[in-house]
Amino acid sequence: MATLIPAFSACVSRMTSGEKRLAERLEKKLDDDYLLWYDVPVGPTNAHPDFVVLHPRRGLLILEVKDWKPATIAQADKQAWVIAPDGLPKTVLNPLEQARQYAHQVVDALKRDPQLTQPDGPHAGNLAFPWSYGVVLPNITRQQFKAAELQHAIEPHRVLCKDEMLESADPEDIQSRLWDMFPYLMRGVLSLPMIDRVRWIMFPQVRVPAQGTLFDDNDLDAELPGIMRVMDLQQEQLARSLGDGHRVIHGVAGSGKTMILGYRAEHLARASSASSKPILILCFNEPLGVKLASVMHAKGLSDQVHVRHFHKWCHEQIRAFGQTLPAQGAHFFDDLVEAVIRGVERNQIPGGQYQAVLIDEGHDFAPEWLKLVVQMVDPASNSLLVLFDDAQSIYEHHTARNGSHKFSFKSLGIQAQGRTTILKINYRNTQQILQTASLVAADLLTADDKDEDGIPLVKPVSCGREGEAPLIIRLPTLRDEAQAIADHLANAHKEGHAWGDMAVLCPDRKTRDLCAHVLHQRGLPLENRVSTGDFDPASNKIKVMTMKVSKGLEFPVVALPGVGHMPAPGEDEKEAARVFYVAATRATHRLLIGVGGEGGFGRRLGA
Ligand SMILES: Nc1ncnc2c1ncn2[C@@H]1O[C@H](COP(=O)(O)OP(=O)(O)OP(=O)(O)O)[C@@H](O)[C@H]1O
Repeated sequence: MATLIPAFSACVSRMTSGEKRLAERLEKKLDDDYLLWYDVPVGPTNAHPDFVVLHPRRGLLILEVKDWKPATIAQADKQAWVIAPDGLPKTVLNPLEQARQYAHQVVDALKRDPQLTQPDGPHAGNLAFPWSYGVVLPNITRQQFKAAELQHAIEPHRVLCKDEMLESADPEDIQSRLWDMFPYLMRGVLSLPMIDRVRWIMFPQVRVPAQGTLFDDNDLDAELPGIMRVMDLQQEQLARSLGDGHRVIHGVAGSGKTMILGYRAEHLARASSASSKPILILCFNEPLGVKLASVMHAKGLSDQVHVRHFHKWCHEQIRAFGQTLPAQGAHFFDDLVEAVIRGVERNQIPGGQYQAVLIDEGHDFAPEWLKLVVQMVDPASNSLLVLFDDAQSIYEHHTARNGSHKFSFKSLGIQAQGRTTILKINYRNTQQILQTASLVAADLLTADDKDEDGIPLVKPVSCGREGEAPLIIRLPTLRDEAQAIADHLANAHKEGHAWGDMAVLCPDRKTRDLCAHVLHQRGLPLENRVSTGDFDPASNKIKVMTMKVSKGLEFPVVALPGVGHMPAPGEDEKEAARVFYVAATRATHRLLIGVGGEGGFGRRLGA
């Protein structure tokens, strides 16, 4: 069975009946190593061929599908066809010519990559693998094709006819029909890295952005990068299949959840009209909210996409709809949320305010928050996306305490059943960093209990990227640790890391302030994130913050002081392990861990 992108269920509603039949046949009758894309924008000009078929040994094929019946075609030559689908004749481009033009656009773009072309010989500069194009006529049999003398307009071997794509067709016959569309002499095999490069060039939307942005700019003249990072096929299929309705994505740390959320928000925003309701991205953590907002701003989408951390959003709702703000005090935030919930119940705050709501870090949302937010989705689109990773749930209000969240999505109005996808591959961390993070968090990650919605706790699978082993330091005092971290970061800067690429993530405020103080004394540029508004993702300064608020962020160089004091006396060990896991998995390249002290985590880390 081939992989169809988007998933059949996500695109069937916009297919013609002929396209639908072809998609079903190709998906079923082609082998597992075939990739099929239906109607996705392709190449530098965003062309929209009906189908793209890719196979490692067979190559690349672009197909145009025309649902015309024999009687629809009034006249046909190599360039133009006169068709009368509803009685009124009109002239259109020969569908084979249309497919040929799409194919040439794609091939011209692919040929710019020396890793995809023949290096020498008589075909130097040509693509190093076969490519072709063809036409599918799901309502015209081969006999009708001949009777209408269409072979004068389209070479017969470039067409798949109605009677050649029946449900009863032999898979080999369909496959050989497709490969007959290729010129005889084309050879060459696509390796997996080459397939990634083909996808990077053909589908700009699936490029994995450089750090700090959600997506690369589409600069057509820019040099092609040596390494082309693209979404994996599961991520791409998921991203492209998100449609109306509720979706839950359950993914391990660093599995691309936020990236997919960015894709979705951008896709929705670009498809919006001036009169559309806005799109809301919610997260719990304030610095992540700031970062996501800056990304949407950089894309020019701030007007359509509102990014808020949950309590800020609540605050705005209270103000916007003339509700009374609760009194400041220890329960302010709980009271604030309560006030919004009551406002909605009394219809003083309207539901359905957004065409879509996308929730990052859903695991940090209390059940009643989720219930509230679900009501903010416009019923007309019913578009809700919730991203979830239970291993990272670290905030008090969450009901999860023993490895799984205890509420069911259903009870909150979230239709997750059959609409949940699990992402297991961690792309953010090197194998060494992930392994170290797991040394402490292993217990909570191996829990395999499923909850009511059938979602298991998932153990991350490393993407296999190698790096330095984390550096574990044991020094007598926290101040010594902070000094050593300052040395290490100063060295990392000398080696070329920008200050803004570094973070010091601390178990508590005291350690945070101590580290900020020591870095300051050493004259290193830093930003101590004490409270809301202090985090500026764009500033070129070392980010000093607590481990908890680092959730969702990532940095090439991360130092974790005070791990030797974790868990703190009286602190729940599992809870602390989750916090450590979140912090350690923020590092993309280098991790430094201070384990001086008597806490249990130092021992687990082998110090
Ligand atoms: N297919 C991929 N290939 C290469 N890098 C990837 C891929 N998918 C994601 N990444 C990178 O992995 C990192 C983590 O992605 P992202 O922040 O979206 O993960 P997440 O699931 O939201 O993580 P967390 O829950 O830990 O915050 C990012 O730097 C992203 O660019």
